Formats: sequence, C-alpha cells, structure tokens
Amino acid sequence: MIEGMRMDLKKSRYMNFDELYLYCYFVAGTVGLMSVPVMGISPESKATIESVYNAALALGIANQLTNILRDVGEDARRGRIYLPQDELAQAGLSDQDVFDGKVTDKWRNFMKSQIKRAKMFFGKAEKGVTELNQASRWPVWAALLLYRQILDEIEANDYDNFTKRAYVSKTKKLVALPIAFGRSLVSPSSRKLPILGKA
Ligand SMILES: CC(C)=CCC/C(C)=C/CC/C(C)=C/CC/C(C)=C/COP(=O)(O)OP(=O)(O)O
Repeated sequence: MIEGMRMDLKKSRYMNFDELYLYCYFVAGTVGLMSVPVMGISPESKATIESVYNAALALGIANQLTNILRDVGEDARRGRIYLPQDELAQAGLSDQDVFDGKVTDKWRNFMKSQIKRAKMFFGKAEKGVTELNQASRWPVWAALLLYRQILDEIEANDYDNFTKRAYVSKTKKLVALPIAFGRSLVSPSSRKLPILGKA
C-alpha cells in the first residue's frame, strides 16, 4: 500500500492497463486482501481460500477503477490522468482532450469500455462475498452495490465525468440496503452449485 502511495507521488500517467492495475493493486487491492482475515471466511464455505482472496482483490480493484472514472475531471484539473494512455490513443483521444473536458462520441465510447471493465471486476468480487462470515456479508454487499452504482450514474450523466461528480442518491442508497441484506442471507451452504473452488 505504501508502494502505491509512493507511485502516486512519482507518476501522473499510466502507459497501459497493466501499469494502472499495478497502481490499483497497491492502493486498493491490498485493502481488499487485508480485509479477508479481519472479516473471516464462513466456516460453511467450501470455496478455496485463494478464490476468496481473489474476489476481495477484485473488489479493491473495482472500487479504485470506479474512483478513477468518477474523478476524471477533478484529477485532470490537478494535471493527473489515471486512464491508460494506450487505450486513450486507440480511442483517438489525447491528454489534451481530457484536459479540455468535452464529452464527444469518442469519449463516450472510451468510457463505455472503461466502465465495462470495472463492472467485470465487480462481477468477480460478487463470487466471493457469500463465502465471508455472516456478519461481514451485509456491509460488503452494500459497499459493492453502492459503489458499482456510481458507474451507472456516470452513464446517466451521459459520460460527463469532467464537470459532474457521479453519486448515488440517498433514495437509491436506501433501496440498495435491503437488497444487500437479502443477499447477505444467502450462506455458502445454501448454494445449489459450488461456483468457486475451480480455477
Ligand atoms: C469480496 C470479498 C471476498 C471481501 C471484501 C474485501 C473488501 C472489503 C474490499 C474493499 C477494498 C476497498 C475498500 C478498497 C478501497 C479502494 C478505494 C476506493 C480507495 C480510495 O482511495 P483514494 O484514492 O485515496 O480515494 P479518493 O480518490 O476518494 O481520495
């Protein structure tokens, strides 16, 4: 984690997703990994320990990617671009376009693919939540559902993450909590098929 903070002080550009992933791993993936022994794995879980850690790591990465996508405008105003440089170029975008902050079709398409990838990490994370101890499942489901909705809000803002800060309304938060609670009642043993434990 300290390495990630060091990296953030030294770097303001990421050449490709591998570099960005490493940064996300350091600053957020590590938080996810450290949470597992604190929260505990359910005694009923038949999943491999490795698969639970992988899900926790994925939630850290998903959260950090979401943070980055939400804060594009704010970061650009501080001269920072966390988006992968090669993917920006492939989309026909330059740093200057990010600094100019105009929502164009190129930007929308670029953002769609970035959001899709972040959602994929949330998907990986979902597979591990049920394996956690009962008491930890509700807050983790709540955090996952609420944070993932920030991505939906970026879409709802027509991908304007330059001038708008995507956030989840109080009403949507209140709706998410009972949904998270419902999901937290699913225990590892009540699963029909063991979906974890395989590579
Ligand atoms: C899914 C399973 C099996 C377990 C759960 C494991 C957990 C709790 C994962 C979550 C890890 C987590 C909370 C990561 C934090 C990521 C994050 C959003 C960091 C934000 O850091 P900054 O970049 O300082 O934020 P700002 O940009 O808002 O300042």
